[in-house]
Parts: sequence; C-alpha cells; structure tokens
Amino acid sequence: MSNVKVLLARIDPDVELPSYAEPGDAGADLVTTSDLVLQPGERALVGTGVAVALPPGYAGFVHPRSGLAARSGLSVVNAPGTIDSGYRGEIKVCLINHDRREPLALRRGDRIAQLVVQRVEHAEFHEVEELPDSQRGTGGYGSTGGHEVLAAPGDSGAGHRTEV
Ligand SMILES: O=c1ccn([C@H]2C[C@H](O)[C@@H](COP(=O)(O)OP(=O)(O)OP(=O)(O)O)O2)c(=O)[nH]1
Ligand SMILES: [Mg+2]
Repeated sequence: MSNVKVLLARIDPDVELPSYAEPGDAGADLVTTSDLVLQPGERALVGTGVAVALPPGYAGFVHPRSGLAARSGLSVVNAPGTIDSGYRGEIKVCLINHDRREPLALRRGDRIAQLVVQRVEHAEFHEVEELPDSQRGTGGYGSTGGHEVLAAPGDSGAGHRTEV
C-alpha cells in the first residue's frame, strides 16, 4: 500500500488520532469525542476531534466498522460519508443504531468508524445522442438473478416492491 501525506489538525486535543489497527488495513479508525446512548433506530452526529487537508485528487470515505455492526447494529447513516479534499472542518460521523431492541452506549474515545483515503477522478461529462452498446445494456437492479425473496406469511409485499 502506498502512503500519502495528509495534514491533520486536532480539534479536540485529548482524543486519539486516526490510526490503522494493522499495517495492511484500508481504514484508519476514528473515535467519538462524546459519550452517548443510541436508542434502537436512533441516530446522532458525533465529532471525531480531527480535521484534515486531503491533497487535491484525494477524498476520504467514512465507513462503518464491521465488528460493531455485527455485534451491536451500529452503522453510518450516509455510509460511506464523503470527506472532500477542500473540507477543513471537523470530520463528523452520522451514527445509527440499527438494532431493533437494544440501546447502544458509546464512550468518548471509542473507535466508531473508519476513514478510507482514496484517489478520486473528476469526470468530464460529454453529452452524446446515444451511448455505445455493452453486454449488460440497460439491465440492472437484479437483472442477472440469484436472489429470490421469500415473502413472510401474510406479507403482501406492499411497501417494498419495485418494478424494474
Ligand atoms: O460523514 C461525513 C460526510 C461529510 N462530512 C463533511 C465533509 C464533507 O466534505 C462535507 C460535505 O459532505 P457532503 O458533500 O456529503 O454533504 P452535503 O449534504 O452535500 O453538504 P454540502 O452542501 O456542504 O456539500 O461534510 C463529514 O464530516 N462527515
Ligand atoms: Mg456536497
């Protein structure tokens, strides 16, 4: 994995800086600066205590952590959150507790999400009358099959049916 230098400023002087738990990890863990309890289905915007200046041509993506997701249902509402290279404010994370029964308590300093820094391209959009052919064509949204959904007893499917 290649490295890119990213300038970082602490907004909160006492919190842990983003860090990679293992050498090959794609994401540097981010912490919450506040204690909070998320009720089932509840969301909250939390600070991470850091701001960065990503070089032009890079962006940061705030991803959930899989362990917390599997164990507790914690996720990021807008996953992955996008950190623009020009953004100089505190990185914040919009957390959500997807568990249907259990509240989730988080403490200041807990690692709640991970920041993946990637190169990004700007598209130059060229409008044309017709797009070139491809094997997939306009098929999408399950056109290749492999995921039959079983309706629950008494479930009409209303509310989550999509015609494509
Ligand atoms: O999880 C996130 C997502 C975004 N941001 C910050 C950095 C990003 O550069 C800025 C704008 O994000 P985005 O473009 O996703 O939000 P928007 O709703 O389009 O806001 P804006 O109008 O400010 O672009 O907000 C975060 O701190 N955390
Ligand atoms: Mg935006």
